[in-house]
Amino acid sequence: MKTFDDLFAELSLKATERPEGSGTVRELDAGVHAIGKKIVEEAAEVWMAAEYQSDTETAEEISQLIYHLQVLMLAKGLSPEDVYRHL
Ligand SMILES: N=c1c2ncn([C@@H]3O[C@H](COP(=O)(O)OP(=O)(O)OP(=O)(O)O)[C@@H](O)[C@H]3O)c2ncn1[C@@H]1O[C@H](COP(=O)(O)O)[C@@H](O)[C@H]1O
Repeated sequence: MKTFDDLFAELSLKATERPEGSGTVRELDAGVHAIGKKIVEEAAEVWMAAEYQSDTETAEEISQLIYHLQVLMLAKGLSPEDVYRHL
């Protein structure tokens, strides 16, 4: 099972190696404004799933929100440690 840190390591590699067909590379190229909009969209989907859908669907939406937050972290040059120090 993939953890937050596993995913961040994978996405960091994608950002460096820029493999063909990577959605992460596409999203990074779209920039912070586009990534931010995606985060807002995913956050709303988490909210709606929590109110009206199953726990499994809610967990899936949360995973997508985490993914987009990580893409934003990469776009801004932030590491997990930069975030963890505020937890
Ligand atoms: N965990 C994720 C992940 N979660 C969400 N997403 C993206 O976020 C979108 C969210 O899904 P929605 O159903 O809200 O999407 P949608 O609005 O229909 O999609 P779009 O039209 O916006 O693409 C998905 O289509 C994916 O593009 C993810 N994309 C990639 N990953 C993981 O990131 C890693 C690298 O992926 P690539 O860079 O694509 O190789 C792999 O391990 C992937 O599993």
